[in-house]
Amino acid sequence: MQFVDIGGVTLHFAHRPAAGSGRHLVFINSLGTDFRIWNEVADALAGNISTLTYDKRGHGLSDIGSAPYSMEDHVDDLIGLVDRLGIRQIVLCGLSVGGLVALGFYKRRPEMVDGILLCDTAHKIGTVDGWNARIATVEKSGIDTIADGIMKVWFTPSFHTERKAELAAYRNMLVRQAVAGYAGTCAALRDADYTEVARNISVPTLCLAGDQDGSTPPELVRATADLIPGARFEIIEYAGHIPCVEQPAALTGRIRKFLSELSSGEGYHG
Ligand SMILES: O=C(O)CC1=CCC(=O)O1
Repeated sequence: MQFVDIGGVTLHFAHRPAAGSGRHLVFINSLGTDFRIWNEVADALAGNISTLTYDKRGHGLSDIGSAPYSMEDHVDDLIGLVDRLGIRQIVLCGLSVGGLVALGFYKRRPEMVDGILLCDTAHKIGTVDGWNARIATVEKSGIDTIADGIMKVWFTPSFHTERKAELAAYRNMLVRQAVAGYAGTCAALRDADYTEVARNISVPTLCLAGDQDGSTPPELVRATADLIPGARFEIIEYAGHIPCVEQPAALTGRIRKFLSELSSGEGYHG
């Protein structure tokens, strides 16, 4: 277990350096999850590619800090973490709210970013009213009251029928997040709009969407890709909002291809 204090907030992370790979693939979680969602993907890449996973503040074993948050609070944490670890060259892989953190990181430290994978995310997610309603519900009644609805957007109907034990475990992961951290991140989502950042990205970017994502559906992810100069958009089949859990092999394959195109200088940037 690895922990670090960044500006008074303890962050839980897993740094897996690979010999000869100075470039790091940095995974950034979605709302209501901890970094175990990346385990299968990071395990599959281990040995060849240096990876970093971490729990956003208010999630997993990381501190809650002072909630509610802005998206820049999450960006500050990630900047502090990579600086502390001495990581200089990065490919960002952000899932959902993690995609917004990736865009915020790129805005602040573009010289460190070689490429961006945006997974089931968008330049702007949801509406002010929607996030305020969710904050009010979880603060009044707890995360459990919305958990079954959230599971429907996280995972496909076949995951619900065929992988019941995993479904129960990921529901547990969601409901065991701290309400303050969860609601605090909903506030960050409510207030974040990275449209201009997306328009000004100048590194290869691949946007991926689960074909059955009920939260950031393929049309929204495609609209984000359309904003980013030269970005590519691809669908991951048989996946909801969290392809790293539901289709880890398919996602790993896309990541490997993206990284090898980056290394060979092909990239996607037009
Ligand atoms: O849990 C959800 O509602 C899906 C989601 C939206 C932003 C995020 O990170 O996850």
